[in-house]
Amino acid sequence: MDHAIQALACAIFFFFFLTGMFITFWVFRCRKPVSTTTTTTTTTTELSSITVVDQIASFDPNLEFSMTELRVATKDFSPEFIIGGGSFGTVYKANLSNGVTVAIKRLNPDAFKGFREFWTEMVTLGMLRHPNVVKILGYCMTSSDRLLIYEFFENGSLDQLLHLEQNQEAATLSWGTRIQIVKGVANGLSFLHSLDKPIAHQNIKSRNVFLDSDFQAHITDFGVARGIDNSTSYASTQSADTMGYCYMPPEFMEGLTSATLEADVYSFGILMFEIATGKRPNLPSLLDGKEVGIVEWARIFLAQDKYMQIVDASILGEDGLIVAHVKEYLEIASMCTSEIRRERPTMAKVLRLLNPIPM
Ligand SMILES: Nc1ncnc2c1ncn2[C@@H]1O[C@H](COP(=O)(O)OP(=O)(O)OP(=O)(O)O)[C@@H](O)[C@H]1O
Repeated sequence: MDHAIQALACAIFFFFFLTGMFITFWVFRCRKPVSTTTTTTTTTTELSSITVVDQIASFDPNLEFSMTELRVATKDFSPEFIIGGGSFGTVYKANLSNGVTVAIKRLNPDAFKGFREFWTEMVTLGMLRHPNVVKILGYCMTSSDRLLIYEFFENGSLDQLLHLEQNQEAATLSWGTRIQIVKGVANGLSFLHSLDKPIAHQNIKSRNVFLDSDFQAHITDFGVARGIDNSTSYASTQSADTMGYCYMPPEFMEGLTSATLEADVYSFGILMFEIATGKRPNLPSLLDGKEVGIVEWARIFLAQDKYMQIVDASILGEDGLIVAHVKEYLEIASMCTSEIRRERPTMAKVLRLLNPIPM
């Protein structure tokens, strides 16, 4: 056998092994047959050079759905049900027949990268349950489609709420709500980082934080998440290339590409600055005629004790906005964005530091 055939055989074996392990895990976890209707059709399909057997599964024992139902609920994925799109596909909002509203991510069928994201998201997220981590309800894989089904969040992404388009009516997030969101993300990340095999999310940004009807934060998008080897404190797999540039720690720009928990802490610090200032971290700020990044910009004001000058002008003057709390908040963000990786606090410590700041 030449190398190509051996590689293909390995890929097929690995695929079925993973699928078997995954389904077995869920069957045992739920202690009753998961509503996993694994429909094995006689047709198999070549998808991204790996053979795929049609299947559909629900990770929630109380929620069953079929491909037909998803098609009916979205009028065969009609554009009127589209609520967004990302680099890996299109997102639809669908009301299922049992009254549950879900978000369906339909992955672009042509991208091989999308196939890897699909599995990583499904395998990682399918096993996690935490109030600040998005719940994946199931998946669907057919010859032509790969769908991920999530709980639906009424208030969309944090990015959409923080950075309203010019023609949108301002529905400003109060300082208290911003603190609640920051604590929620910190709680979710701290959970991921403290697992027996810690998970580095690797893509923390405001677009990957969703808000439910109570403005509770839910971390999404685990497509590039990596398990961290406790003995080395980083993942051997490279993944830095997918991280949003402006959320990326300096060590990644200097060549390190392994996933680390400290990189998540840095991205979280940038997110904290973004939430407090309302500034897009990818847009430089002008300071004395010079363009500077969000961290440098904030640090200059911090060094002069001008805390309130950093805060989003739309919430200045709010009753709950107290200088001492703003100072504490910005100091935590500053610690998280330390240039030196080892000096950044753990997410568990961040959570402890955030605790005294009232919502
Ligand atoms: N579970 C959900 N509930 C409500 N809206 C959602 C949900 N999932 C996605 N959306 C909407 O779809 C948009 C696109 O989401 P998606 O996660 O695919 O892309 P993205 O994260 O914005 O981009 P990328 O994947 O390229 O980083 C979101 O901004 C949001 O408006």
